[in-house]
Amino acid sequence: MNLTPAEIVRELDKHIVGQTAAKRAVAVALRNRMRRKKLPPELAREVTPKNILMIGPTGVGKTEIARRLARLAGAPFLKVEATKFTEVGYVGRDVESIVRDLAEASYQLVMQEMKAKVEGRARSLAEDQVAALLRISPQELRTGRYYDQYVEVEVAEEARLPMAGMLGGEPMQGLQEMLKGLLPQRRVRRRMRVREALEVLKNQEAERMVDKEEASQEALRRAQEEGIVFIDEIDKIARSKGAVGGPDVSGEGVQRDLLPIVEGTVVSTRLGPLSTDHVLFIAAGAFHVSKPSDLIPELQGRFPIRVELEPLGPKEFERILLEPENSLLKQYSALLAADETELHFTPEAIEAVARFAHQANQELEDIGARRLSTVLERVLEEVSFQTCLGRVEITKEYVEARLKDVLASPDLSRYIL
Ligand SMILES: Nc1ncnc2c1ncn2[C@@H]1O[C@H](COP(=O)(O)OP(=O)(O)OP(=O)(O)O)[C@@H](O)[C@H]1O
Repeated sequence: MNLTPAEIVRELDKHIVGQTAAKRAVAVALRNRMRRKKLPPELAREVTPKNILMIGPTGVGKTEIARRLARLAGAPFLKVEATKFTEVGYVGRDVESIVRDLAEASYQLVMQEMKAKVEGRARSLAEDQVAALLRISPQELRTGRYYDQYVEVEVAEEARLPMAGMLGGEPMQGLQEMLKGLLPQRRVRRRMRVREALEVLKNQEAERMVDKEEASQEALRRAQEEGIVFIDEIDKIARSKGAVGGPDVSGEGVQRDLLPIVEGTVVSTRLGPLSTDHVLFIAAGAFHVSKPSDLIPELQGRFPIRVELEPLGPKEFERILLEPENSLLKQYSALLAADETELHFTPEAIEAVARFAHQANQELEDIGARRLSTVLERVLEEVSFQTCLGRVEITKEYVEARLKDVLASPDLSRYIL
Protein backbone atom coordinates (compact mmCIF):
# COMPACT_ATOMS: atom_id res chain seq x y z
CA MET A 1 0.00 0.00 0.00
CA ASN A 2 1.70 3.10 -1.19
CA LEU A 3 -1.09 5.39 -2.26
CA THR A 4 -0.60 9.13 -2.50
CA PRO A 5 -3.21 11.38 -0.87
CA ALA A 6 -4.69 12.09 -4.30
CA GLU A 7 -4.99 8.38 -5.00
CA ILE A 8 -6.60 7.78 -1.61
CA VAL A 9 -9.18 10.48 -2.32
CA ARG A 10 -9.85 8.91 -5.70
CA GLU A 11 -10.48 5.54 -4.04
CA LEU A 12 -12.86 7.14 -1.54
CA ASP A 13 -14.62 8.88 -4.42
CA LYS A 14 -15.71 5.47 -5.65
CA HIS A 15 -17.94 5.10 -2.60
CA ILE A 16 -18.71 8.52 -1.22
CA VAL A 17 -20.12 11.49 -3.09
CA GLY A 18 -18.64 14.94 -2.41
CA GLN A 19 -17.21 15.79 1.05
CA THR A 20 -13.82 16.58 -0.44
CA ALA A 21 -12.44 18.36 2.63
CA ALA A 22 -13.03 15.34 4.86
CA LYS A 23 -11.60 12.96 2.28
CA ARG A 24 -8.48 15.06 1.93
CA ALA A 25 -7.98 15.19 5.68
CA VAL A 26 -8.20 11.43 6.16
CA ALA A 27 -6.02 10.87 3.09
CA VAL A 28 -3.27 13.01 4.62
CA ALA A 29 -3.60 11.18 7.94
CA LEU A 30 -3.14 7.84 6.20
CA ARG A 31 -0.25 9.07 4.09
CA ASN A 32 1.43 10.43 7.23
CA ARG A 33 1.41 6.93 8.65
CA MET A 34 3.26 5.66 5.61
CA ARG A 35 5.66 8.58 5.85
CA ARG A 36 6.31 7.85 9.51
CA LYS A 37 7.39 4.31 8.72
CA LYS A 38 10.28 5.67 6.68
CA LEU A 39 11.69 7.73 9.57
CA PRO A 40 14.49 6.61 11.88
CA PRO A 41 12.92 4.82 14.88
CA GLU A 42 13.73 7.52 17.46
CA LEU A 43 11.99 10.13 15.37
CA ALA A 44 9.13 7.85 14.34
CA ARG A 45 8.29 7.31 18.00
CA GLU A 46 7.81 11.04 18.49
CA VAL A 47 5.50 11.55 15.54
CA THR A 48 1.97 11.05 16.79
CA PRO A 49 -1.09 11.07 14.55
CA LYS A 50 -3.00 14.30 14.11
CA ASN A 51 -6.50 13.36 15.03
CA ILE A 52 -9.46 14.63 13.07
CA LEU A 53 -12.72 16.21 14.12
CA MET A 54 -15.50 15.84 11.56
CA ILE A 55 -18.28 18.35 11.87
CA GLY A 56 -21.49 17.75 9.99
CA PRO A 57 -25.11 16.67 10.28
CA THR A 58 -26.20 13.07 10.51
CA GLY A 59 -26.09 10.80 7.47
CA VAL A 60 -23.73 12.78 5.26
CA GLY A 61 -20.87 10.30 5.10
CA LYS A 62 -18.72 10.81 8.21
CA THR A 63 -18.65 7.20 9.32
CA GLU A 64 -18.56 5.95 5.77
CA ILE A 65 -15.40 7.92 4.96
CA ALA A 66 -13.61 6.60 8.06
CA ARG A 67 -14.74 3.03 7.46
CA ARG A 68 -13.73 3.07 3.80
CA LEU A 69 -10.36 4.53 4.69
CA ALA A 70 -9.76 1.72 7.16
CA ARG A 71 -10.74 -0.90 4.63
CA LEU A 72 -8.51 0.65 2.01
CA ALA A 73 -5.57 0.55 4.40
CA GLY A 74 -6.35 -2.88 5.83
CA ALA A 75 -6.47 -1.12 9.19
CA PRO A 76 -8.37 -2.36 12.26
CA PHE A 77 -11.41 -0.16 12.71
CA LEU A 78 -13.71 0.51 15.62
CA LYS A 79 -16.72 2.79 15.90
CA VAL A 80 -18.09 3.89 19.26
CA GLU A 81 -20.70 6.38 20.34
CA ALA A 82 -19.36 8.76 22.94
CA THR A 83 -22.79 8.94 24.58
CA LYS A 84 -22.65 5.25 25.42
CA PHE A 85 -20.33 6.11 28.27
CA THR A 86 -22.71 8.57 29.88
CA GLU A 87 -25.33 5.89 30.35
CA VAL A 88 -26.16 4.67 33.80
CA GLY A 89 -24.02 1.73 34.73
CA TYR A 90 -20.87 2.91 33.02
CA VAL A 91 -18.06 4.05 35.21
CA GLY A 92 -15.01 5.90 33.99
CA ARG A 93 -12.76 2.93 33.61
CA ASP A 94 -14.99 1.53 30.91
CA VAL A 95 -13.64 3.79 28.18
CA GLU A 96 -10.75 1.35 28.17
CA SER A 97 -13.15 -1.08 26.56
CA ILE A 98 -12.62 0.98 23.40
CA VAL A 99 -9.03 -0.23 23.29
CA ARG A 100 -9.96 -3.80 24.12
CA ASP A 101 -12.58 -3.77 21.36
CA LEU A 102 -10.03 -2.38 18.93
CA ALA A 103 -7.72 -5.25 19.84
CA GLU A 104 -10.55 -7.69 19.16
CA ALA A 105 -11.37 -6.09 15.80
CA SER A 106 -7.71 -6.29 14.90
CA TYR A 107 -7.50 -9.95 15.85
CA GLN A 108 -10.56 -10.79 13.74
CA LEU A 109 -9.10 -8.91 10.78
CA VAL A 110 -5.72 -10.63 11.03
CA MET A 111 -7.29 -14.07 11.51
CA GLN A 112 -9.42 -13.51 8.43
CA GLU A 113 -6.37 -12.58 6.38
CA MET A 114 -4.29 -15.46 7.65
CA LYS A 115 -7.10 -17.92 7.07
CA ALA A 116 -7.53 -16.61 3.54
CA LYS A 117 -3.86 -17.38 2.88
CA VAL A 118 -4.21 -21.05 3.79
CA GLU A 119 -7.65 -21.39 2.25
CA GLY A 120 -6.47 -23.41 -0.75
CA ARG A 121 -4.68 -25.99 1.37
CA ALA A 122 -7.51 -26.11 3.90
CA ARG A 123 -10.01 -26.70 1.14
CA SER A 124 -8.11 -29.65 -0.28
CA LEU A 125 -7.75 -31.19 3.18
CA ALA A 126 -11.50 -30.82 3.63
CA GLU A 127 -12.07 -32.45 0.25
CA ASP A 128 -9.85 -35.38 1.19
CA GLN A 129 -11.85 -35.93 4.37
CA VAL A 130 -15.24 -35.75 2.72
CA ALA A 131 -14.12 -37.91 -0.21
CA ALA A 132 -12.91 -40.56 2.24
CA LEU A 133 -16.27 -40.51 4.00
CA LEU A 134 -18.09 -40.97 0.72
CA ARG A 135 -15.56 -43.58 -0.41
CA ILE A 136 -14.86 -41.72 -3.62
CA SER A 137 -11.76 -39.98 -4.92
CA PRO A 138 -11.22 -36.24 -4.38
CA GLN A 139 -11.36 -35.83 -8.17
CA GLU A 140 -14.82 -37.37 -8.26
CA LEU A 141 -15.90 -35.13 -5.41
CA ARG A 142 -14.75 -32.05 -7.28
CA THR A 143 -17.15 -32.74 -10.14
CA GLY A 144 -19.83 -31.38 -7.81
CA ARG A 145 -22.12 -34.35 -8.40
CA TYR A 146 -22.24 -35.26 -4.71
CA TYR A 147 -22.72 -31.79 -3.26
CA ASP A 148 -26.36 -32.32 -2.33
CA GLN A 149 -25.82 -35.67 -0.64
CA TYR A 150 -25.68 -35.91 3.12
CA VAL A 151 -22.64 -36.86 5.17
CA GLU A 152 -21.97 -37.04 8.86
CA VAL A 153 -18.87 -35.15 9.89
CA GLU A 154 -17.13 -34.57 13.17
CA VAL A 155 -16.95 -30.90 14.06
CA ALA A 156 -15.48 -29.11 17.01
CA GLU A 157 -18.12 -27.54 19.14
CA GLU A 158 -16.99 -24.38 20.83
CA ALA A 159 -16.75 -24.86 24.54
CA ARG A 160 -19.03 -22.34 26.19
CA LEU A 161 -18.48 -20.83 29.58
CA PRO A 162 -21.68 -21.59 31.41
CA MET A 163 -21.72 -18.18 33.04
CA ALA A 164 -20.74 -16.08 30.04
CA GLY A 165 -24.25 -15.79 28.73
CA MET A 166 -25.65 -14.81 32.08
CA LEU A 167 -23.16 -12.12 32.89
CA GLY A 168 -22.82 -10.83 29.35
CA GLY A 169 -20.64 -7.80 28.89
CA GLU A 170 -17.40 -7.36 27.05
CA PRO A 171 -14.92 -8.53 29.68
CA MET A 172 -16.54 -11.94 29.58
CA GLN A 173 -16.17 -12.10 25.82
CA GLY A 174 -12.43 -11.65 26.18
CA LEU A 175 -12.33 -14.37 28.78
CA GLN A 176 -14.34 -16.62 26.53
CA GLU A 177 -11.81 -16.10 23.75
CA MET A 178 -8.91 -16.67 26.10
CA LEU A 179 -10.30 -19.92 27.40
CA LYS A 180 -11.15 -21.15 23.94
CA GLY A 181 -7.63 -22.43 23.52
CA LEU A 182 -7.45 -23.95 26.98
CA LEU A 183 -10.73 -25.76 27.45
CA PRO A 184 -10.98 -29.14 25.79
CA GLN A 185 -12.96 -28.82 22.59
CA ARG A 186 -15.94 -31.07 22.46
CA ARG A 187 -16.32 -32.85 19.17
CA VAL A 188 -19.78 -33.60 17.93
CA ARG A 189 -21.05 -35.46 14.90
CA ARG A 190 -23.35 -33.52 12.63
CA ARG A 191 -25.22 -34.52 9.53
CA MET A 192 -25.14 -32.02 6.70
CA ARG A 193 -24.98 -31.66 2.96
CA VAL A 194 -21.59 -32.24 1.33
CA ARG A 195 -21.51 -28.66 0.12
CA GLU A 196 -21.86 -27.37 3.68
CA ALA A 197 -19.52 -29.99 5.14
CA LEU A 198 -16.77 -28.82 2.82
CA GLU A 199 -17.20 -25.26 4.08
CA VAL A 200 -17.29 -26.25 7.74
CA LEU A 201 -14.28 -28.53 7.49
CA LYS A 202 -12.35 -26.01 5.43
CA ASN A 203 -12.88 -23.38 8.11
CA GLN A 204 -11.90 -25.80 10.79
CA GLU A 205 -8.70 -26.77 8.97
CA ALA A 206 -7.82 -23.15 8.22
CA GLU A 207 -8.38 -22.23 11.86
CA ARG A 208 -6.09 -25.07 12.90
CA MET A 209 -3.36 -24.17 10.42
CA VAL A 210 -3.10 -20.55 11.53
CA ASP A 211 -0.50 -19.91 14.18
CA LYS A 212 -2.56 -18.23 16.92
CA GLU A 213 0.46 -16.77 18.66
CA GLU A 214 1.63 -15.17 15.45
CA ALA A 215 -1.88 -13.89 14.79
CA SER A 216 -2.05 -12.30 18.25
CA GLN A 217 1.26 -10.56 17.82
CA GLU A 218 0.42 -9.28 14.38
CA ALA A 219 -3.00 -8.14 15.63
CA LEU A 220 -1.39 -6.22 18.47
CA ARG A 221 1.09 -4.55 16.14
CA ARG A 222 -1.63 -3.71 13.65
CA ALA A 223 -3.93 -2.21 16.31
CA GLN A 224 -1.13 -0.10 17.74
CA GLU A 225 0.31 1.18 14.51
CA GLU A 226 -2.64 1.20 12.17
CA GLY A 227 -5.75 1.20 14.33
CA ILE A 228 -8.47 3.74 13.61
CA VAL A 229 -11.06 4.59 16.26
CA PHE A 230 -14.13 6.53 15.20
CA ILE A 231 -15.86 8.30 18.08
CA ASP A 232 -19.34 9.40 17.04
CA GLU A 233 -21.60 11.91 18.81
CA ILE A 234 -18.68 13.67 20.45
CA ASP A 235 -20.77 16.87 20.42
CA LYS A 236 -23.23 15.25 22.81
CA ILE A 237 -20.64 15.07 25.56
CA ALA A 238 -19.50 18.66 25.06
CA ARG A 239 -20.92 21.13 27.54
CA SER A 240 -22.90 23.84 25.80
CA LYS A 241 -22.40 27.28 27.27
CA GLY A 242 -24.98 28.16 29.87
CA ALA A 243 -25.84 24.61 30.83
CA VAL A 244 -23.73 24.78 33.94
CA GLY A 245 -24.37 21.97 36.35
CA GLY A 246 -26.95 20.45 34.04
CA PRO A 247 -27.01 16.85 32.88
CA ASP A 248 -23.89 17.57 30.82
CA VAL A 249 -21.68 17.06 33.83
CA SER A 250 -21.33 13.38 33.09
CA GLY A 251 -20.35 14.32 29.54
CA GLU A 252 -17.40 16.21 30.86
CA GLY A 253 -16.48 13.20 32.95
CA VAL A 254 -16.42 11.08 29.82
CA GLN A 255 -14.22 13.63 28.09
CA ARG A 256 -11.76 13.38 30.98
CA ASP A 257 -11.82 9.60 30.74
CA LEU A 258 -11.28 9.68 27.00
CA LEU A 259 -8.35 12.06 27.25
CA PRO A 260 -5.60 9.62 28.30
CA ILE A 261 -6.64 7.16 25.63
CA VAL A 262 -6.48 9.81 22.94
CA GLU A 263 -3.26 11.25 24.35
CA GLY A 264 -1.62 7.86 24.40
CA THR A 265 -1.72 5.30 27.18
CA VAL A 266 -1.26 1.58 27.62
CA VAL A 267 -4.30 -0.61 28.18
CA SER A 268 -4.06 -4.27 28.93
CA THR A 269 -5.93 -6.35 26.39
CA ARG A 270 -6.07 -10.04 25.69
CA LEU A 271 -3.37 -9.56 23.06
CA GLY A 272 -1.13 -7.96 25.65
CA PRO A 273 -0.51 -4.34 26.68
CA LEU A 274 -1.69 -2.10 23.84
CA SER A 275 -0.27 1.39 23.48
CA THR A 276 -2.60 3.95 21.94
CA ASP A 277 0.20 6.41 21.07
CA HIS A 278 -0.16 5.88 17.34
CA VAL A 279 -3.83 4.98 17.06
CA LEU A 280 -5.67 7.45 14.84
CA PHE A 281 -8.80 8.92 16.40
CA ILE A 282 -11.52 10.46 14.29
CA ALA A 283 -14.25 12.15 16.29
CA ALA A 284 -17.50 13.28 14.73
CA GLY A 285 -20.57 15.25 15.63
CA ALA A 286 -23.22 17.58 14.31
CA PHE A 287 -22.40 20.35 16.79
CA HIS A 288 -25.84 21.89 16.35
CA VAL A 289 -26.07 22.97 19.98
CA SER A 290 -22.56 22.78 21.35
CA LYS A 291 -19.40 23.90 19.55
CA PRO A 292 -16.00 22.22 19.31
CA SER A 293 -14.77 24.95 21.66
CA ASP A 294 -17.15 23.58 24.32
CA LEU A 295 -15.01 20.46 24.63
CA ILE A 296 -12.46 20.54 27.42
CA PRO A 297 -9.34 22.33 26.15
CA GLU A 298 -7.07 19.29 26.47
CA LEU A 299 -9.36 17.28 24.23
CA GLN A 300 -9.73 20.13 21.72
CA GLY A 301 -5.96 20.18 21.43
CA ARG A 302 -5.90 16.49 20.61
CA PHE A 303 -8.13 16.98 17.57
CA PRO A 304 -6.21 19.64 15.67
CA ILE A 305 -7.65 18.87 12.26
CA ARG A 306 -11.20 20.13 11.77
CA VAL A 307 -13.23 19.40 8.70
CA GLU A 308 -16.78 20.32 7.88
CA LEU A 309 -19.06 18.04 5.92
CA GLU A 310 -21.74 19.54 3.75
CA PRO A 311 -25.45 18.83 4.15
CA LEU A 312 -26.71 16.85 1.16
CA GLY A 313 -29.32 18.16 -1.26
CA PRO A 314 -31.32 16.64 -4.16
CA LYS A 315 -28.36 16.88 -6.57
CA GLU A 316 -26.08 14.91 -4.23
CA PHE A 317 -28.85 12.38 -3.59
CA GLU A 318 -29.12 11.76 -7.32
CA ARG A 319 -25.41 11.10 -7.50
CA ILE A 320 -25.51 8.85 -4.40
CA LEU A 321 -28.20 6.76 -6.06
CA LEU A 322 -26.17 6.39 -9.24
CA GLU A 323 -22.44 6.71 -8.71
CA PRO A 324 -21.04 4.67 -5.78
CA GLU A 325 -19.70 1.26 -6.71
CA ASN A 326 -22.40 -0.53 -4.74
CA SER A 327 -25.05 2.16 -4.78
CA LEU A 328 -28.52 1.43 -3.47
CA LEU A 329 -29.89 1.22 -6.99
CA LYS A 330 -27.24 -1.29 -8.01
CA GLN A 331 -28.03 -3.35 -4.92
CA TYR A 332 -31.76 -3.43 -5.69
CA SER A 333 -31.12 -4.25 -9.33
CA ALA A 334 -28.85 -7.15 -8.43
CA LEU A 335 -31.29 -8.51 -5.83
CA LEU A 336 -34.26 -8.43 -8.17
CA ALA A 337 -32.22 -9.81 -11.05
CA ALA A 338 -31.78 -12.93 -8.94
CA ASP A 339 -35.53 -13.36 -9.37
CA GLU A 340 -35.56 -12.52 -13.05
CA THR A 341 -36.78 -8.99 -12.70
CA GLU A 342 -34.73 -6.50 -14.64
CA LEU A 343 -35.00 -3.11 -13.00
CA HIS A 344 -34.58 0.14 -14.95
CA PHE A 345 -34.96 3.66 -13.62
CA THR A 346 -35.43 6.53 -16.03
CA PRO A 347 -33.28 9.59 -15.23
CA GLU A 348 -36.45 11.51 -14.34
CA ALA A 349 -37.45 8.78 -11.89
CA ILE A 350 -34.11 9.01 -10.12
CA GLU A 351 -34.47 12.75 -9.96
CA ALA A 352 -37.91 12.31 -8.41
CA VAL A 353 -36.64 9.86 -5.76
CA ALA A 354 -33.90 12.32 -4.83
CA ARG A 355 -36.36 15.19 -4.68
CA PHE A 356 -38.81 13.28 -2.49
CA ALA A 357 -36.01 12.18 -0.15
CA HIS A 358 -34.90 15.77 0.23
CA GLN A 359 -38.46 16.91 0.85
CA ALA A 360 -39.00 14.23 3.49
CA ASN A 361 -35.79 15.32 5.22
CA GLN A 362 -37.04 18.86 5.37
CA GLU A 363 -40.55 18.05 6.51
CA LEU A 364 -39.76 15.30 8.98
CA GLU A 365 -36.22 15.19 10.29
CA ASP A 366 -32.98 15.52 8.38
CA ILE A 367 -31.39 12.10 8.40
CA GLY A 368 -29.24 12.74 5.33
CA ALA A 369 -28.61 10.00 2.79
CA ARG A 370 -30.23 7.42 5.06
CA ARG A 371 -33.55 8.78 3.80
CA LEU A 372 -32.85 7.33 0.39
CA SER A 373 -33.24 3.80 1.74
CA THR A 374 -36.68 4.35 3.19
CA VAL A 375 -37.92 6.23 0.14
CA LEU A 376 -36.59 3.59 -2.27
CA GLU A 377 -38.03 0.80 -0.18
CA ARG A 378 -41.44 2.41 -0.49
CA VAL A 379 -41.06 2.98 -4.24
CA LEU A 380 -40.02 -0.61 -4.88
CA GLU A 381 -42.25 -2.37 -2.36
CA GLU A 382 -44.70 -3.60 -4.96
CA VAL A 383 -42.00 -4.72 -7.40
CA SER A 384 -40.06 -6.50 -4.65
CA PHE A 385 -43.14 -8.44 -3.65
CA GLN A 386 -43.32 -10.01 -7.11
CA THR A 387 -40.95 -12.31 -8.94
CA CYS A 388 -40.03 -12.92 -12.58
CA LEU A 389 -41.43 -9.67 -13.89
CA GLY A 390 -38.98 -9.41 -16.77
CA ARG A 391 -38.07 -5.86 -17.66
CA VAL A 392 -39.58 -3.26 -15.35
CA GLU A 393 -39.22 0.41 -16.07
CA ILE A 394 -39.58 2.76 -13.13
CA THR A 395 -40.75 6.14 -14.38
CA LYS A 396 -41.20 9.49 -12.71
CA GLU A 397 -44.97 8.95 -12.78
CA TYR A 398 -44.57 5.62 -10.99
CA VAL A 399 -42.37 7.16 -8.29
CA GLU A 400 -44.84 9.97 -7.78
CA ALA A 401 -47.77 7.61 -7.58
CA ARG A 402 -46.00 5.51 -4.93
CA LEU A 403 -45.02 8.48 -2.79
CA LYS A 404 -47.68 11.14 -3.18
CA ASP A 405 -50.13 9.84 -0.61
CA VAL A 406 -47.43 9.15 1.88
CA LEU A 407 -45.97 12.61 1.69
CA ALA A 408 -49.39 14.25 1.74
CA SER A 409 -50.08 12.77 5.14
CA PRO A 410 -47.59 13.76 7.83
CA ASP A 411 -48.75 10.90 10.04
CA LEU A 412 -48.24 8.32 7.35
CA SER A 413 -44.86 9.64 6.29
CA ARG A 414 -43.55 9.59 9.84
CA TYR A 415 -44.05 5.86 9.87
CA ILE A 416 -43.17 4.95 6.35
CA LEU A 417 -40.37 7.26 5.28
N1 LIG B 1 -21.76 11.56 0.65
C1 LIG B 1 -22.24 10.31 0.59
N2 LIG B 1 -22.03 9.53 -0.48
C2 LIG B 1 -22.52 8.28 -0.55
N3 LIG B 1 -23.21 7.69 0.43
C3 LIG B 1 -23.44 8.40 1.53
C4 LIG B 1 -22.98 9.75 1.67
N4 LIG B 1 -23.35 10.20 2.89
C5 LIG B 1 -24.01 9.20 3.47
N5 LIG B 1 -24.08 8.13 2.68
C6 LIG B 1 -24.73 6.85 3.03
O1 LIG B 1 -25.67 7.09 4.06
C7 LIG B 1 -25.53 6.18 5.14
C8 LIG B 1 -25.20 6.90 6.43
O2 LIG B 1 -23.96 7.57 6.32
P1 LIG B 1 -22.90 7.64 7.51
O3 LIG B 1 -23.00 6.43 8.35
O4 LIG B 1 -21.59 7.96 6.95
O5 LIG B 1 -23.49 8.87 8.33
P2 LIG B 1 -22.75 9.84 9.35
O6 LIG B 1 -22.46 11.11 8.66
O7 LIG B 1 -21.62 9.13 9.97
O8 LIG B 1 -23.88 10.09 10.42
P3 LIG B 1 -23.95 9.61 11.95
O9 LIG B 1 -23.07 10.50 12.70
O10 LIG B 1 -25.40 9.79 12.28
O11 LIG B 1 -23.54 8.18 11.98
C9 LIG B 1 -24.45 5.20 4.73
O12 LIG B 1 -25.06 4.05 4.22
C10 LIG B 1 -23.71 5.92 3.62
O13 LIG B 1 -23.21 5.01 2.67
